[in-house]
Amino acid sequence: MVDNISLNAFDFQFNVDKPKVKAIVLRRKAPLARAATNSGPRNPSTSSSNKVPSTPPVSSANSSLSALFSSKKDDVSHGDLMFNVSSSKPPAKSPLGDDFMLNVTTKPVVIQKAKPKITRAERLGKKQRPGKPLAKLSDEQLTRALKNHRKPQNPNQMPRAGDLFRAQMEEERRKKRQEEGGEDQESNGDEEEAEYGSDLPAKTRATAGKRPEKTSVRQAPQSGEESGEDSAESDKDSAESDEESSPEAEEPQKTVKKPTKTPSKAEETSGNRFRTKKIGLFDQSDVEALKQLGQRAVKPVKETIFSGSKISTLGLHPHAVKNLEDLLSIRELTSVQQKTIPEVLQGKDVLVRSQTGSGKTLAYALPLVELLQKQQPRIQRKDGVLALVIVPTRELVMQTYELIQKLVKPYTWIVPGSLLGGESRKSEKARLRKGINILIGTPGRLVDHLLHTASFKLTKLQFLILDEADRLLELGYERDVKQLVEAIDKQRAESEDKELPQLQRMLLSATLTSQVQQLAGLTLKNPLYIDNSDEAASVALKTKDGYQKETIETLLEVDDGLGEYQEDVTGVLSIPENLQLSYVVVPPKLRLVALSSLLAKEVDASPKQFKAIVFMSTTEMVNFHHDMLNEALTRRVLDEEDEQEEGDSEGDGDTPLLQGLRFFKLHGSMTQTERQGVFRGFRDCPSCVLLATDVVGRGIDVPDVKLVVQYTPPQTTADFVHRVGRTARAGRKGRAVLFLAPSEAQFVRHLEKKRIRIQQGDMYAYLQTLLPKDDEARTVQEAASNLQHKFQTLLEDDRELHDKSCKAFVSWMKFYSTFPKELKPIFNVRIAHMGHFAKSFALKEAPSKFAAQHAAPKAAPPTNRLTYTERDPEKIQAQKRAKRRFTTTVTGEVRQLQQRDGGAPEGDRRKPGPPGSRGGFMGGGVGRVSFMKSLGKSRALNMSEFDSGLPAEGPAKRRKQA
Ligand SMILES: Nc1ncnc2c1ncn2[C@@H]1O[C@H](COP(=O)(O)OP(=O)(O)OP(=O)(O)O)[C@@H](O)[C@H]1O
Repeated sequence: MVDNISLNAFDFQFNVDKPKVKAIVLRRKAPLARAATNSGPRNPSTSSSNKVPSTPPVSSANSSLSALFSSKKDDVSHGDLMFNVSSSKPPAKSPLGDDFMLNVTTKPVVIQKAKPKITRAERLGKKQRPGKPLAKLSDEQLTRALKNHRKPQNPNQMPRAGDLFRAQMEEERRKKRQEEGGEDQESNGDEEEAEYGSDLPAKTRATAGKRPEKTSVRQAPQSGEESGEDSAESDKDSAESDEESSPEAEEPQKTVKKPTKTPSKAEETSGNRFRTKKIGLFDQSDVEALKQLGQRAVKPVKETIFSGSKISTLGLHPHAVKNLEDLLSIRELTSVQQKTIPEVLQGKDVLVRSQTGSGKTLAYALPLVELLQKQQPRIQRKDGVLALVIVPTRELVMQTYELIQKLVKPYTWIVPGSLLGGESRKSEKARLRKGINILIGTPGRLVDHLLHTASFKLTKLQFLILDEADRLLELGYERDVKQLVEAIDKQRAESEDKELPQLQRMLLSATLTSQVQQLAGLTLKNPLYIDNSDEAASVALKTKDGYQKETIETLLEVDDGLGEYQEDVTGVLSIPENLQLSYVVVPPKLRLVALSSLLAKEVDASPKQFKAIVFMSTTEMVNFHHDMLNEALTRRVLDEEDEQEEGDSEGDGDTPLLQGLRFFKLHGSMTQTERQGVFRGFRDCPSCVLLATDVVGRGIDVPDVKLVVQYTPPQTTADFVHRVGRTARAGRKGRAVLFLAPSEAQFVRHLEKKRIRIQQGDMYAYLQTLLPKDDEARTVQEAASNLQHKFQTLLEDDRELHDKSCKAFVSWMKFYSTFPKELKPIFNVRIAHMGHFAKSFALKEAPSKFAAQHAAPKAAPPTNRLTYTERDPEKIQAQKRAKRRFTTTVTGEVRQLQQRDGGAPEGDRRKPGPPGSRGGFMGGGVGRVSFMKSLGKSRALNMSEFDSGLPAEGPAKRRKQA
């Protein structure tokens, strides 16, 4: 505002701290003649021409002021003018009416602020949580890190005898060439390439890095030396430096403008093709890592799938045979069915091992239904549970229930039922009360009803089936299974009915572990072991009645020469013949890009029908990758200009790499309704990818799955076999790819020792898919970098996604530190370059920057039941005393898990370090070991898998008599 106006002197003082004068307009409404005599204050533009413009001019504040000072003082009496200095008010009228009217327009002083950066999330109208800006390393820190960092030596990468021999041969050949007088450089190069190329996959050798026809090129960034960098450093030199231009960075552009020299073969293969390591994702050590590991002679265990016998040969009821034909289109028996069904029909306990997808479910379900439908008098609903099928996951409950529903279709008096969640305990109780004859459930839920539902009686049980038996004996399930078995035995022993039918038990799995002995001892009486492999050795051990219990023990104790791996005795492992197994060695930094390009390659090959499962180790990983891949690969990215013209700019933005592909996610922390929806959605969609934990690792049967990707390695060989077995089922074809970091490549040898034959795949073959889809890249490496850059930018812009990524990374680190002893030398957290792995989560910061913040141990899963023995009045007293020592009502097992999880009971959890606390191996300070310790330990699988899924029903609550 005008601060001080002295009208006598016509002095104006504008306080420049407050408003700024935007314009001073002097209007004169008096006739021309008068204006001329008065020669009143004039705008400079008017004074120069001596004319009053018809439209009052607007001049700049400064020039108007000077005009005003000079003119007003001389000519105008102080009563003549009235000033309007408001920026908003309309011009005031002079009391003289026709004389002068001075209108000073002002505008408020705006402190010039930098335009706030609009994040992508904001642009897209998403909510974004406020958060701390990402910390960046100072130059000094970077230099120090670079200087101090020593890459730990990986014992797995120590040169092997073969490598040394090859190197020696090369050296000798080179000397010989020199002695012979030297050939020209070109031929030398070619020869070297042949040598070197023999170590690389064929497709890798064929990779031509350049795309000469391109003229518009993204500048390749300058990276500096990569080896020994830490993650922050590696980030600096990678994608984000695309945007910074430096003299060096311009160099690649120059080379493009020139007619591009076609690289010689030698250049392509002998390391020069990796010159683009400047991009930041590729370095020389990768070349070494990607060398062919070679394949050892492995004779896989063979297994015949189909027997060639008709279903009708089994002597089943004709309705059953017709029903199978009509509903399942099944006419021929698989070998395992042919071997198992007659034995079960004779009432024997069986223990069945047969490869994945070989039809084990029908092998027990068909005779079970047959025996039940035959019973006279007919069984009734009120007879209660006559057959109990225990499976490890809720998806498997759903699947098995659907199959059994089909099988009992001709026999309307047999009632199947499942306990799988998604409904209240009350309605489940009501269904149990009404009567279920064949009941399918997970151990947790069944035990819950055993303890809380009086009408759930197992006295009349005739069949007990444990599908995925080895899994059911693992930590988390074993205790519940034992409780169920205990309860069955107890109820039967206490029953007044002394003519109870014998209880027949069946255990099935594609993998048998040494633990199965205990399980067999626990639940089976003189079991018949049916092994479906064609192994001569196994055949020799079989009697005409199959294997007996002693034989099983002998089989399991067979020394297969695994030496140090003896602990992981998995017995016979067989992989379906039509399943093509491969592994691909991917440097940690490239994992996410490699996964994306693999999926892109597969979708390109069959865009309409592509179904895949990608296994990851933790729920957090699944959550993060689901969001990231969806966002980055399936949605069109709009930049600001696109958005402005969004309405009519169809197709202007980047075309997503996997446009139209649907990603599903499935893990144990989702609600039952979500899980059911996803499982059905995945089964029904023609083209989609399921990102999942091991919750779908076993038993799940989705026949048209073409590809299984193990993005994180399995922790046991059995898990490997089950995961890959989600494809190539019942004689169909399928493929499975295992991702391994260079330091993990020895896992292949471990698999070979288990007689699993696996071929090496070529990462470059995947990455090549990116090039034609990236208009800005000239080389595969640039295309890969651009994609990585896209991931990182998305993460930078979206705080929520960034948090998810940090959590996912931390959960992965925990998972990585919990490999069993025999695999620890291969999956060694001390060797793994955490900074590089962080990059595969699109993170640019060093792990020490964020890990502690996200490392708080998870709360223990809610427990909602007492143990079966806790119902015993004598034990209740003892338990009560024991419970006083604990704040929660957790059972011993869960307590134990808790301690594994967080190292201390609930109230005494180790606090996470301060947000900015520095981990040692990346950021100085504490060492890698203590950093890892600070993360605590956790199981890779989510504990909710073992939970019944029901809300807690307090131990004090007495069950009602139903
Ligand atoms: N006799 C048969 N002829 C043709 N297909 C069959 C036959 N028996 C079962 N199948 C089909 O084979 C597929 C796999 O069956 P199932 O799920 O029982 O295998 P599994 O051995 O239990 O596998 P996993 O070990 O993975 O649980 C199913 O789609 C099933 O319908």
